[in-house]
Amino acid sequence: MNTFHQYNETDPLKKVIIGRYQGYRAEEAYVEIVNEEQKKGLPDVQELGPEFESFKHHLEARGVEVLVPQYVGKFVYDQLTPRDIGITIGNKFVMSNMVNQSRRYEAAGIFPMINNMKGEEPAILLPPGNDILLEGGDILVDKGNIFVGISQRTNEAGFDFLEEVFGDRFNLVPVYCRSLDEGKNVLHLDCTFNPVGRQHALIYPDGFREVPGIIKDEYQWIEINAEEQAELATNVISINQDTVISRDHKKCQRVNDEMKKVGIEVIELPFDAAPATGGSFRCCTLPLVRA
Ligand SMILES: NC(=O)NCCC[C@H](N)C(=O)O
Repeated sequence: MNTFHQYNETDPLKKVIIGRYQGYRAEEAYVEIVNEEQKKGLPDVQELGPEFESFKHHLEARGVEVLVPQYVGKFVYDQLTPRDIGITIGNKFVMSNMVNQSRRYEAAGIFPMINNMKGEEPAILLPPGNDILLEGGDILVDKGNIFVGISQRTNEAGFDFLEEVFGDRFNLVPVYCRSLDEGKNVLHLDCTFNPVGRQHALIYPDGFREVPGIIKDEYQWIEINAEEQAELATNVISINQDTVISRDHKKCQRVNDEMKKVGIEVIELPFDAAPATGGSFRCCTLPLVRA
């Protein structure tokens, strides 16, 4: 399990980095408010610990190898959402070029783990130039496609870079997310779209400027409403095609029930603190191996 491997969002999760809560907001002087959710207030470390420990326990109980980033230092106040630091695509790993200054050194916390992995050389790719912006929460690899959210955090240059590197092996699909100016708070693509099960996808169609044809054709939709989207109901993590971990939260209940109706086992865990910073289970994980 030492080779980067990810071809589908719902393939069995074998090795994953999850968020680090220890050291969160250790020094207030370095806190940067980076999204709309955080303007409403930030959670306590006391709330984070039990939720992340329980999450880790449930992943390990299902046979997933779980890694936690090293502590970078007090100037990186938030290491809760490793998803955005990079993305495993096929047998390669793409480092992100992140928008927010306070997130840019998060890579240091996962680098020893990434560097320890094998892959198709060059296995670790760095986007060239500062104009290319991309974050892992905007990128979904599934069924031969790479869906790339053009969002608050990823731009068209980020899409072009991925197309150049992977266009010979994958079908690259740009997905234009509605912006704050258009009245929608879609931080990343995974806040509005996420494949689950064999052929289903959780989707908040109003989060898109236009839903790409392939998302209409290839997936059976479980639609999310605005209130559910605000609680990050799409942002579940698949352990495999039959199992997801989702929030035990009243605004996620209907969506969890819909997934159960189509035969997906839903492990519902209390998880309120990380979502108050803008990220739920998908954001709090960075898969290295799904096989
Ligand atoms: N994929 C995601 O939507 N990640 C959530 C990121 C939350 C983090 N605090 C951020 O705003 O960058």
